Amino acid sequence: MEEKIKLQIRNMKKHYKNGDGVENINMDVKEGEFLTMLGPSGCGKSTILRTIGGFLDIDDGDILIDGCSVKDLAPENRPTAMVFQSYNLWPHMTVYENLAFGLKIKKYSKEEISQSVKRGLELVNMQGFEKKYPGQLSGGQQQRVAIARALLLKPSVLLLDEPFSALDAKIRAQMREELKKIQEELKITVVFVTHDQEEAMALSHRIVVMNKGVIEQIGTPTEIYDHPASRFVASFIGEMNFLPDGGVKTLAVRPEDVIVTKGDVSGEKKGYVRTVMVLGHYVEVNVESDGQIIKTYVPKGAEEEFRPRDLVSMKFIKTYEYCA
Ligand SMILES: Nc1ncnc2c1ncn2[C@@H]1O[C@H](COP(=O)(O)OP(=O)(O)OP(=O)(O)O)[C@@H](O)[C@H]1O
Repeated sequence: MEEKIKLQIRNMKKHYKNGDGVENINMDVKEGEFLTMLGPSGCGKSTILRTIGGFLDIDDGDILIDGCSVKDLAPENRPTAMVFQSYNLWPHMTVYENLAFGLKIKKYSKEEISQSVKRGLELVNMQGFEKKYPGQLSGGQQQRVAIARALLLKPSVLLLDEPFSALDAKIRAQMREELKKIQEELKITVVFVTHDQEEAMALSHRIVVMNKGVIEQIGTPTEIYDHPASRFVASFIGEMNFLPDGGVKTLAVRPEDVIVTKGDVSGEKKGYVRTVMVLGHYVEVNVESDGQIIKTYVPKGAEEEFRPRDLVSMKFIKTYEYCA
């Protein structure tokens, strides 16, 4: 299948007056792709999203949608719609009015507006809430309406800035699933921002990992997990043990890539069991070796086999190397 590029960011730079910001930003987002920008607080994710939406001017480079530069267009003239972290519904308008507002501006007929609002509310499972005011809705419901409102504008690219971060864990997981379903159904291009790696892994076709204003790696969740391109990505995504060798290199190994055997197996790294914790379907065994704790995961049942202070041997089945 021919893959069309929907959004391109080329050598983009945006610095605030204090010198903070992002630079060397290059990325392509394919049509129908769910792309997530992931990174710790302050790494520049929201800055990039705002430059795409037109809420921030860029210092250098270009932003193209469907091959056309949008960098000089005002937000309302860009084919994008943005949903923010905090619910940005108009409090004095009902749900219906909130959804209808943008369509009225676009000069839709009354009948078209009514049909669109109905469809929008169906998409986010909020039928029957037309007459409510935002203040009468829960956080999750308000965010559903905000997503519906953005979708009704039929944006070429939907921009979502940590839309679920104010919600509790259970609602958050539910909203994630709903968003994924909507994205697949509408095949809409989405750029999503989060600092939550689990959320990024669950939702995305590809993830852009950011650190301190630059992109560290772009790849599918599997690529990023299996082949972290830098020490930062290796430490930020999943669990990783770093074992400095005293030189310029650091060896790294994921807990699930360590095979732990009781006793002294020749040629393997030795250590002593410090703690054994049953974590549902697997067991975390922390082993002290050369003054360092190595976290390992072993299958359930192993808690019977390993006791604190036991001598064990460790075989690393997959390792990574980074600069120290
Ligand atoms: N209006 C501003 N003026 C000056 N500096 C800013 C401004 N907005 C953001 N910054 C700084 O730019 C950097 C990137 O901020 P940005 O909000 O893009 O990060 P983020 O990754 O989205 O973080 P968070 O997850 O906390 O929102 C940070 O160091 C931040 O302090």
